[in-house]
Amino acid sequence: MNDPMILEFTRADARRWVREPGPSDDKYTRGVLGVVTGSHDYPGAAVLGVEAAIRTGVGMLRYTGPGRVCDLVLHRRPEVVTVAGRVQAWLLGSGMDARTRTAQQRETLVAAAYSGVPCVLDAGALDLTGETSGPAVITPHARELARLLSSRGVPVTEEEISADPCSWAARAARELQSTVLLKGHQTVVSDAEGQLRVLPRATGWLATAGTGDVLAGILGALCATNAEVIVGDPRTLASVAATSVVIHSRAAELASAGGPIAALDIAGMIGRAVAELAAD
Ligand SMILES: NC(=O)C1=CN([C@@H]2O[C@H](COP(=O)(O)OP(=O)(O)OC[C@H]3O[C@@H](n4cnc5c(N)ncnc54)[C@H](OP(=O)(O)O)[C@@H]3O)[C@@H](O)[C@H]2O)[C@@H](O)CC1
Ligand SMILES: Nc1ncnc2c1ncn2[C@@H]1O[C@H](COP(=O)(O)OP(=O)(O)O)[C@@H](O)[C@H]1O
Repeated sequence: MNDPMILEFTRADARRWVREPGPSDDKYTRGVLGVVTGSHDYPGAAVLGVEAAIRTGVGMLRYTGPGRVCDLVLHRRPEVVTVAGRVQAWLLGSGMDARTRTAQQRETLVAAAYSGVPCVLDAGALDLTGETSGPAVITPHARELARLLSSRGVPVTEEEISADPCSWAARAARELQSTVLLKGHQTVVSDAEGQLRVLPRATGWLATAGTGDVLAGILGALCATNAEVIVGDPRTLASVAATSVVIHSRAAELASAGGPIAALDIAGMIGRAVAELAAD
């Protein structure tokens, strides 16, 4: 495979995507994130993503999901709104399974994906890659990307992707015409033209269940608060995605302090990680 072009991505680049509210802002001008995540099998993923998005900073969050999951989300975060309405970005698919999704769940996901606003496609919504009308970023790990590419006529294994994440992220982005955030011990982001941002390695303690759901929540929030710029220039989505990785890594470092972490603890440190970036 050809060597992909690697662009530098600094903290100063990440700082650009942290939007601090000003005197003329209200909850709607800041950006509303719509979230369709979680299932009876994986309710926790919805709680983690919602918590992370709120900690990253949004004007409001609208959540749609099964009744029990909705109850758990509201129990943790009563500020969440569960009535349908306008949103500036969507976070779709964490804690869902494309193979066991109901037809109605698919319809809800497809309607969101075709709404024209920026979309984050995670886990059980990755099969909608290419079925979006606005800018989209996909957030697979190596196994999910292998599955997705193989289903689109590019046979590849998880092991091959893990051995060369840069080349595969760039190739996937070009083939799928989407921004790709490929998660792993070395996370990389590619824009649809195959230009890469390689992020500094994060703590290995991140290798624990639910940390990807937290990352998706951070990215969803950044998409909602930067929606206008992203829609105006979809290429900026790669920088927004790289920023979510910077915030996620720093929050994990703060939560870990050199020891084990639980995913929800990372979400608890996001506010501090964002404040540090804003102070730069
Ligand atoms: N709290 C929540 O709600 C959480 C919810 N989550 C949600 O879960 C969903 C699925 O995400 P995922 O990444 O697990 O999916 P996927 O790529 O299909 O991997 C399955 C592969 O793993 C393997 N495998 C299983 N056990 C193994 C073992 N002991 N040792 C070794 N291998 C083992 C298994 O292999 P097998 O057992 O079949 O041989 C199969 O190949 C997704 O919606 C996500 O958001 C998660 O974020 C976690 C927290
Ligand atoms: N060995 C590792 N070192 C550093 N970060 C890791 C490592 N393994 C996984 N991660 C990070 O942890 C997160 C795991 O996400 P994911 O695979 O989606 O898990 P889950 O589905 O359980 O949330 C990603 O952000 C990934 O980059």
